[in-house]
Amino acid sequence: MAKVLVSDPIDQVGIDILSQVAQVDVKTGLSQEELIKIIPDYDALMLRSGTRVTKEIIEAGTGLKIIGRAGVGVDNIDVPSATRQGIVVVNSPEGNTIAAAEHAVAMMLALSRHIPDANQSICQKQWDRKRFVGTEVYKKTLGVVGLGKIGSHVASVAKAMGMKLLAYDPFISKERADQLGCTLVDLDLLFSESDYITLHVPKTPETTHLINREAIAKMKPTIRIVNCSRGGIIDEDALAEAIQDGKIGGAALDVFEQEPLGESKLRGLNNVILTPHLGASTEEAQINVAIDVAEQIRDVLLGLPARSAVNIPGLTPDVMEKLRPYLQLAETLGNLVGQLSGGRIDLLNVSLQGELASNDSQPIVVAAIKGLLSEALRERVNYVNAAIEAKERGIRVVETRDSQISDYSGSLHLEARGSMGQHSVTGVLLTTGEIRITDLDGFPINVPPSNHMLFTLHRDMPGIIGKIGSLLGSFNVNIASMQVGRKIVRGDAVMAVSLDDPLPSGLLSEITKVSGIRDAYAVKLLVNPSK
Ligand SMILES: NC(=O)C1=CN([C@@H]2O[C@H](COP(=O)(O)OP(=O)(O)OC[C@H]3O[C@@H](n4cnc5c(N)ncnc54)[C@H](O)[C@@H]3O)[C@@H](O)[C@H]2O)C=CC1
Ligand SMILES: O=C(O)CCC(=O)C(=O)O
Repeated sequence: MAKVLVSDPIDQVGIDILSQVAQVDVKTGLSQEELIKIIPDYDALMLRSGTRVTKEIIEAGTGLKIIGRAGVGVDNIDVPSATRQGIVVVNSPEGNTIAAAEHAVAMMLALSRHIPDANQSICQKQWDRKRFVGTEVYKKTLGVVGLGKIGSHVASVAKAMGMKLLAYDPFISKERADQLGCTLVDLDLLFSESDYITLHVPKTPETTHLINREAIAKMKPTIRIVNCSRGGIIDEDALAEAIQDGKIGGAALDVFEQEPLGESKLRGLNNVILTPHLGASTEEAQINVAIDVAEQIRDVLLGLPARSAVNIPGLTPDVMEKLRPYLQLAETLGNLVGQLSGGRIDLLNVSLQGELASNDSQPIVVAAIKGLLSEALRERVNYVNAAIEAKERGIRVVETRDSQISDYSGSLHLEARGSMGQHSVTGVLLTTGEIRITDLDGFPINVPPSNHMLFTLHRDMPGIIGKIGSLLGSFNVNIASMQVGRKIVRGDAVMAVSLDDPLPSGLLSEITKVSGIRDAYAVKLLVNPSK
């Protein structure tokens, strides 16, 4: 039975889903060393923001197939290392959107009305109404940085409260901003015009310290800044300094450069509200993300695709479902051309022809690479790491599309160059979904792939087929089907033989000794490759 490690507290509903297919161990608060020690036993790891999944942990996790982040941000996971190791990383892109957006709005209102300080004062038996005169958000300008899922919801709520909305997001269209009632502006204008700024961006090199001394210098002295996105987007030293010097009105932070927050100048400052990364901490969000991620882990452990994999670009379940037969075609042909061309392949041409050319080519190319490398890497290559593995092995992948070519409605043509020379194969899908190999090195054939195959390049002359048949028979190898393809009579030809049994060692060299045989290749194909 598969084993799943849950290293942060997640809702029981997630554990119940995982338990349908795996032994689930919940071990929270583990140190890096402890995790490294136990991770080799597990097939899957599920976490929230409390676990940092480093390169060392990933490298120790030799059995890991999937890492599930019960939340949005995957910045606590070394995704490139996971990708290199072929581990799918999934998240829950929408499960906590509302929770995080509502927390940001709550922070903005709490800042405006001094709610935490007023609460503290009354708990200390004071009744101070003058000290806590607030400001209304109505008709004030809110600058939303990052108009994605959370930023959009904050914008909608703020709109309903009568706020004017500015937004900065270089990847959002004007139409989308218009729909939300936001005016798209550049950052400088957003900084100088806003009464409130709320941050909803991922942490990237561009967003790190987006709010720094220079940015603060452009803002109104009454500005209130809310950060419920990621620590490090605000330069905390610059912020603390600005608050102390009265250069800004206040700040509310849910996320920090270091978590848990250690020594910090921000603690205890007036007009500063700090919460311990609570954005996603609602009952509803925790149920949503636990279900979302546990279902994906369950599916991947069952060999099904994940719906929100962050490191399989382009392979959403919809695409996967639509392209599945073509992915199998690409994988089979990749596997075949890889074996014909030998090791040390340095070039793979992938050509999508006819109707196939109108499809998204990326998943098909990835499937072809996976097939090509599976001879060398076996189960270590998958849709996650195939492209990286090819790059690291110096395989140049060239992709072309031509909707004009193809005798069939759509065909896939692969050509590879390796230590055994350059070879090409073409294949099609029949309306029944079956695969046919329709061309080998330019010779027309029409054979279904099978687990054990023999291909020869030979002179088209009488008796040669009989000799190959006898040789196979003398080694007790049964022929399932045989096809010959040639361009001209008595010129060169290819033979494709499907065998019921693997070719015994030594037989291939006997075949190459037959007069008229130029080359012979024994090929093993996974007829129904998956994953
Ligand atoms: N405090 C908490 O507990 C939670 C925090 N988060 C964090 O909130 C942030 C936003 O999450 P979502 O809205 O779900 O993500 P999203 O991906 O839907 O939106 C992010 C937006 O930021 C924009 N963006 C990217 N780079 C930018 C840049 N340089 N300048 C301006 N905009 C840029 C993108 O175009 C996108 O529209 C993430 O960092 C996420 O990790 C999410 C959930 C809970
Ligand atoms: O797991 C959590 O509570 C943190 C949520 C979060 O930051 C995210 O989803 O990006």
